[in-house]
Amino acid sequence: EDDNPLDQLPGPPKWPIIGSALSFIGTSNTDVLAMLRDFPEKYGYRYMIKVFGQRVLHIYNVEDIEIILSSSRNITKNKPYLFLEPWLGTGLLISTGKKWHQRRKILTSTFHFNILKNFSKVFEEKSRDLVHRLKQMPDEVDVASVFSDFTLYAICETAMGTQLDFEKSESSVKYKDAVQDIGKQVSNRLAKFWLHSDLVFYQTTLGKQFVKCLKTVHSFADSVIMDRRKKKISQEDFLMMQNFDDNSFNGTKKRLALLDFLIEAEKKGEIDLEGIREEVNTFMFEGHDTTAMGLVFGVMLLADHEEVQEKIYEECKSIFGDSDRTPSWSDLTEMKYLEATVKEILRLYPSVPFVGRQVTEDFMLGDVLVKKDVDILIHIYDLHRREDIYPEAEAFKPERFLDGEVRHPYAYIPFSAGPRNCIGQRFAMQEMKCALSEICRNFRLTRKAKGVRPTLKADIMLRPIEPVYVKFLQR
Ligand code: HEM
Repeated sequence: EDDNPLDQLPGPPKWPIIGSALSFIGTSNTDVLAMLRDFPEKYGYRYMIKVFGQRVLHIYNVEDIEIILSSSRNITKNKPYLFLEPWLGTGLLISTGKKWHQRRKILTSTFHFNILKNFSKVFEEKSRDLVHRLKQMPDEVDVASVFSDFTLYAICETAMGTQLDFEKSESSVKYKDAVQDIGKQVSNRLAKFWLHSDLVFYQTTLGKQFVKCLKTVHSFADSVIMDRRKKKISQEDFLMMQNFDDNSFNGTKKRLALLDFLIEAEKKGEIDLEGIREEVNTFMFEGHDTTAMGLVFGVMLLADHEEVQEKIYEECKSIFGDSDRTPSWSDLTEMKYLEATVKEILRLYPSVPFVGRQVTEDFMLGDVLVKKDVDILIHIYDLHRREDIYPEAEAFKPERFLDGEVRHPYAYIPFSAGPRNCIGQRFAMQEMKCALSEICRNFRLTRKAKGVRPTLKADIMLRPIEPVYVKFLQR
């Protein structure tokens, strides 16, 4: 076996060839999460696990995380992301090297401030509909499905310019179901290592369902893209809409979607049709489940903490007075307490609990040489619960983010950090703030299982094992 300085690091017992595989045999996804949680106590905040020759370096230290995430070199994702490739292609999330750099440049300019303001109109409308829907649900609600719909409608309208909630054609209903199913299928596959091989996976019922959903999702996205390309927005209209502000466009439904910017980029030869497909699918994936899970854990924590709800309610009252208008972009920017609350929700429940990298060139991690081909796993979830960084780490205290308690930029990384951070970070914050402010203005939240924190599982996303139920009582 090759010599590797990482083998000197602590970690679970290793045997020849199989490495530490025995430590994991027969453990479910939830147990693995629990086991990994115990490891730092035994092995410290930097340890190595080797399974069948693959070394995985596990990282929980702020300094180490900074070295890894701030690097512009080691930006290649590790293997689990590949299970998304049949759906997303090598879109922004999965691509690397030159392709990633080019795409990141195009998409960053698309996500600039003015455009986000444009998108925030969509959040307003969808939040109003969400409140309306919740008013018709007097009993405890399984919040996952409500928020999955909400975030899917919002991302579909901003990314593709398509209103899934009003468009009740058979193809759009099938699309919505398929997007939600694919997420579950990938997560299921990840949890069962025998399904990791393509040869096995595509023979199983799960694999066959996956292929069917992929077909639905791709053909829907393709037809939206084709329609939109045919429409041909004139250069003038495009520029005008790009500089959209609340007043000049009042009342019109004409808005630009992410897709329109990609079509513009296509005209300039910066991206091709296949590229547009990849990015539309990538944004549909990254932009919906993540925010939905944030909202699920968010309303659960709010239901447990009436005092936090009251503070949000008071903050809204100071902004809106007696008016029942929905929040504009600048209203949302003013909501400092709510902002701290959303940050605290994502500290305790970061929708993406780990990020992974595959090392493509040797580098020094402090005093240790990390060689090419090692996998790195950064434990966002556990970092966010370190007692030494967050006193009373398990407690839900939005005030942490008002008092400046959190100082180191790499100690709080729900959106990752560095060049490969989340491009939708501001989009997600505004969307969550919009939904939660509307909810707190209209309802008092409570739940039967008050104070009970759910058991979690983690794949690409952090999820509760049992459904979370919350009751929305009208104010
Ligand atoms: C609470 C909500 C969200 C959380 C916690 C979150 C978290 C993250 C994290 C941790 C990454 C880095 C992943 C990695 O290193 O492998 C990431 C990347 C990304 N996110 Fe988000 N995200 C959220 C919402 C969104 C939204 C709403 C969008 C789109 C509108 C989005 C689009 C993306 C994209 C495209 C990437 C890949 C960026 C790149 O590699 O250049 N995310 N996100």
